[in-house]
Amino acid sequence: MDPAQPALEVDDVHHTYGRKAALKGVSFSIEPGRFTALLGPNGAGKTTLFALLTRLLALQSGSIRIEGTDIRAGSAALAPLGLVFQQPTLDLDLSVRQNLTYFAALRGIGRRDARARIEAELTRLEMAERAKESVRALNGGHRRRVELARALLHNPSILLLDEPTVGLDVESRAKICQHVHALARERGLAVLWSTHLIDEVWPDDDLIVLGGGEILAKGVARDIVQSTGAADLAGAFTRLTGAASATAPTVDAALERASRKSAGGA
Ligand SMILES: Nc1ncnc2c1ncn2[C@@H]1O[C@H](COP(=O)(O)OP(=O)(O)OP(=O)(O)O)[C@@H](O)[C@H]1O
Repeated sequence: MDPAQPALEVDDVHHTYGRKAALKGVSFSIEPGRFTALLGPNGAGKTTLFALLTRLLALQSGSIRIEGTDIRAGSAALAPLGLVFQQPTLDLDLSVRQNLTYFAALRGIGRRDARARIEAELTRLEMAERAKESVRALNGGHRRRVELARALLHNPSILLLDEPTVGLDVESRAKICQHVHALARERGLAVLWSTHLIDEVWPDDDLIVLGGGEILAKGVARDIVQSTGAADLAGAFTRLTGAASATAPTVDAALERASRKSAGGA
């Protein structure tokens, strides 16, 4: 990969569900070695964006390039991605190691190689001693760690996580968040972490603030706070998303109500 090339480039992406505009011309890029937080309130368009990045949804307009390759070129373009979705997808009746071994086989990783990588990732996540336990016996935070280990098995260069801390307690959230920050820093991964929780964003992170399907700010988190004149990120977030929620979502909600009424004949 060309070192000057962004890991992921999103250019003028729009997406609509019927008459509902979920993304309205979104453009940004993320870089190797950087933790990029995609911060937005519920309904901002984060999950829609992730579904487009992973080709779960077809791109309607604009372009997405992964290490320079347009994702419309085919599923091979997604090879550099490691993914953690919002909803857990582990098999509860299999052990931690079985879950990971199964995934490694799907990815075409040989048995011996898989065993070594599984041990390495579980050790890093302080989960090696739980390898034989069934996933059902783990708490939410530990299940998330297993999902993170799984996302890293094929050695991706880009890690996408859609609200990975939903439903976790404060301590588990902090642990996963710290671990992923370290992955960006120490392994040079390009990370895109979506969240609606400001305490998951660190001052040196790259930050994209999304609201009402539009990018309201992007840059280093500390600089965004400064440019809004707020005292901290919480203040900056309120100023930025407060402005958006007073306009676009209100119009969208009215359109949604109108289309529901006409569909129901009311
Ligand atoms: N399948 C769908 N049909 C119609 N509207 C949808 C659909 N999926 C999402 N939306 C709408 O598109 C907008 C963006 O939703 P999206 O789920 O991408 O936001 P989000 O930032 O991920 O929010 P959340 O954190 O609640 O998941 C919202 O207004 C939502 O109601």
